[in-house]
Amino acid sequence: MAPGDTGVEQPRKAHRVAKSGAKVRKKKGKCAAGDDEGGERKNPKAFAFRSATKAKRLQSRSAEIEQRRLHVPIMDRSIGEPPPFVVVVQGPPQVGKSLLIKCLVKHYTKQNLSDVRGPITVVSGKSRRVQFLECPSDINGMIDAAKIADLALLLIDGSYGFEMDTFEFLNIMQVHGFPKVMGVLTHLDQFKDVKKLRKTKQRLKHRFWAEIKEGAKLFYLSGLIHGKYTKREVHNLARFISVIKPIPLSWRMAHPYLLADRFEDVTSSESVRLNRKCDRKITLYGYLRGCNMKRGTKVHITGAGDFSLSGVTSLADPCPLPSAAKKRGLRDKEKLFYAPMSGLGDLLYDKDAVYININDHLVQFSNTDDNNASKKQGKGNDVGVALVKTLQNTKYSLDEKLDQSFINFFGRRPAAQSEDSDMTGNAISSRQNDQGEANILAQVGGNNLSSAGTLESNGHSSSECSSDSEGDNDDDIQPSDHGVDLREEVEFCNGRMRRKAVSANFQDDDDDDDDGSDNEDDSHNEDSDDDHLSEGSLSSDGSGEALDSDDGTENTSKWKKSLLARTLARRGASLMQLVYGQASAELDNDSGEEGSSDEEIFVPKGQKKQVKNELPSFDDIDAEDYSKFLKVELRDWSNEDLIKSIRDRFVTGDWSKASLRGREVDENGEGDEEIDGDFEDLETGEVHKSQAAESAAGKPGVQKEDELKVEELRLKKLALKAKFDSEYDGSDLSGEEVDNEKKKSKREQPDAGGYFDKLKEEIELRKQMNVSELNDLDEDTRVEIEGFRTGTYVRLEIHGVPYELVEHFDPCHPILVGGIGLGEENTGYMQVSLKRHRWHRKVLKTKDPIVVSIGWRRFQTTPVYAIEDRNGRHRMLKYTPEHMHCFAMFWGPLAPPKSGVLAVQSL
Ligand SMILES: Nc1nc2c(ncn2[C@@H]2O[C@H](COP(=O)(O)OP(=O)(O)OP(=O)(O)O)[C@@H](O)[C@H]2O)c(=O)[nH]1
Repeated sequence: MAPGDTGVEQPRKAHRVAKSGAKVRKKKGKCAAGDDEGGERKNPKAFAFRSATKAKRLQSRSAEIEQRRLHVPIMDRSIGEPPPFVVVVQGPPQVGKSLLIKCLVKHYTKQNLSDVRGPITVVSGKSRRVQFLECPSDINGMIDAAKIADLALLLIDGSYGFEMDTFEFLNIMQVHGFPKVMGVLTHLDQFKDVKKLRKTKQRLKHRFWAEIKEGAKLFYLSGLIHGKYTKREVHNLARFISVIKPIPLSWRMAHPYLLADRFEDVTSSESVRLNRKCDRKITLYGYLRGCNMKRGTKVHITGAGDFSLSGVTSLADPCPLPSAAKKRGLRDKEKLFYAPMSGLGDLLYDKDAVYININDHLVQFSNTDDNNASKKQGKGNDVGVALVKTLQNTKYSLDEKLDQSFINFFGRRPAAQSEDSDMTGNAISSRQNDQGEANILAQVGGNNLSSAGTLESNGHSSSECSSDSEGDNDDDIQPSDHGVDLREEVEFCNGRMRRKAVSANFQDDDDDDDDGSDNEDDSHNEDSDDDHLSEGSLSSDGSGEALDSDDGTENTSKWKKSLLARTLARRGASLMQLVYGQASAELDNDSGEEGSSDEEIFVPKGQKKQVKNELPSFDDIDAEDYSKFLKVELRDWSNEDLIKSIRDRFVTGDWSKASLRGREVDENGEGDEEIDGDFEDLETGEVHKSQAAESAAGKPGVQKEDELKVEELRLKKLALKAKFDSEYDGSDLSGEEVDNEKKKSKREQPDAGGYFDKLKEEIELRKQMNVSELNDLDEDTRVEIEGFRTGTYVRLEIHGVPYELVEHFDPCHPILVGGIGLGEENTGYMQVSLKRHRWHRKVLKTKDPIVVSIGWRRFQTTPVYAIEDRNGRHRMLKYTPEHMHCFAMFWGPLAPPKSGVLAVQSL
């Protein structure tokens, strides 16, 4: 019987909506397109909230999500070049840490590293340096390394699997601020079965993700080729390293710290000899990180204790970033690296010296076979080699030489004479140049001399060694002409160091006479000799006789004439003369001299005036006519006021006035109108009056106001620029418009973005203002106020360090120097919240010593465990609870609240 026959309606099978297939896909596509086109418009009700409560809840939820995403903007206080990015390579023993560092260094620098000891700095890009550090396998080393790592490369032996070292390190990092982490699997070539390899990779990856986070980067180094990891894999790893940005960690941002890449014990050897265990003086070098370090800061050296800094000096960057020239790639020459502990880097910078490492086998420095060596080498003497060899012959230190030298303003005497004149080749030629330059300078010298310390200046082999500057004693000594050695006699006379050049085997009669007169009466000589000096400079214009007559004394001897003639002959090509002509140069000399001769030391006043009144005679008919220029240049130097006005421009004057000079106006009204004339700042439309005009109008205050205005304007411009930089998104909208645009684009939370951006902008503004203010200061004041900036390569000098630090110094163990903040140098009781780690088998017992690591410090202490009861009282516990937090109270150096704490029972 057919079912229909009964007359009873059978329930129909419900329509099954197709969930897959072409139709569904088509339909879905349509829907999606409709949505895109504006599904809301077509059927607005379908997308509207049905319930106000639900709407509110959804809104608040999205707001919450957005708020959680936002962080309080932190001011990035670093100015200038950032310090190198610290990459800590960690892993169990024999996993391939050293090999990986070597391969990476090779990749970046094309240099083979024989030994990995201490931090290795390499330039990895145009604006980036990387510092590799191999993490030691002991707990102390791991703790220290975790505190400075910007990126941790966790090496895992793939053929073996994870080892505890990796997890311990991960846990340490979690406590002390988690930096970026990447895993690297090595020893994968030991898998013979590809399938097994694939499975192991998967397993290890997921384990790694579980420990860090889903998607954490894990690299595979598939094996070795010629004992090195394959280039391709190293290249990929290097690429990843170079794009990672460090995470700003609050502890590190608030404390200055450095990873010492060089360590020197500078204790005097005598005190070490007397007592081997005496406290030592050490110097530590490294890039400053975290925040600026001020001079008085106390520091903690991990493993050694707290010390106050005896000295902080900023040094030249040993591994500078390549210049920001417009180049695309990084040239090979600029691929620098620096690793003094590994014996790399040929230059070592110290406070007052630079050390150059040259392999002994490359160059022979011994003095004996000097000539033979150069012959053997075949090529001519290298400049560097010659320099080093000349250094061997140096008998006097630079300080001594400086003491014995003097500045020669008005003559042809070598600028800084000293002993090491047996320099050869380039050294000498450079010296000659110096002397040539000295000629341009005007002559001031004095009637020096006498002699106490003897200084041989035997090697003035060239014509420069003529010492014609001082009138009386050294005038006729010309060892170059006669092949005679010069001896220099130094004495302290009339309040300054003076030198006398005495030839050992050559005596000049004139010289003798002169010396005799010198010795007779020093005070008399002062005047007369100064006259000679002025003669020296004036005589060049050919008016020697007039000068002689000026003297009016018996000084009109013949030798003087010959001296003048010689001086003239030797005068040679003066740059001044070549450019401006003889007359002009002389006039300049004159004026310069008179400017300086207003110092009573050199010329008696009466005589000076006499000289001044006699203008040089330009009787040389062959000379070109410079009169036109002269007219422009001439000033009335008989005017006392005019002379006074330039008095402070000389060594003996008041230099502090120099800064104010620009603001002062010549009393004569002469002057700088052309230079400091009115002008209009086209950008601002502001008209700047000349200073002279302003002060003439009797408005000294106006100028100050103007300066303030200019400064304000500059700051405003800077702030605007900063704002633009921070907001730049390619559009040329104004600040508010940009804000609006951003608000529109952030549908989820329209207000927070605006506020957030404003906050950021404010911070950037403040930073720019600070920077501009600080940059206006001179270096010392800036350092005093701001401290040494991060990224600076600094040298820290620390006294009273226990000898064990020096004795047991191990370059493979990082030396971390951390600045101690206010209140952190005190000791006291601390209360921390503690939980037994799941790997620690036993519970901890009260008063059992543990090693605690907080902040920069590691120290041993005996904690008392406690738990908070319901009534709020702390009840002491004999043992820590199994799986719960409890309190631990212990004595130790204090750390600020919220610092991460880590405790280990044994090292
Ligand atoms: N077959 C194979 N050998 C490797 C691999 N990685 C490293 N090695 C070898 O493992 C040995 C140890 O390498 P190192 O770089 O000294 O390891 P390390 O971690 O620095 O060792 P420690 O400093 O003693 O902790 C070397 O002989 C390497 O050649 C790898 O992926 N495959």
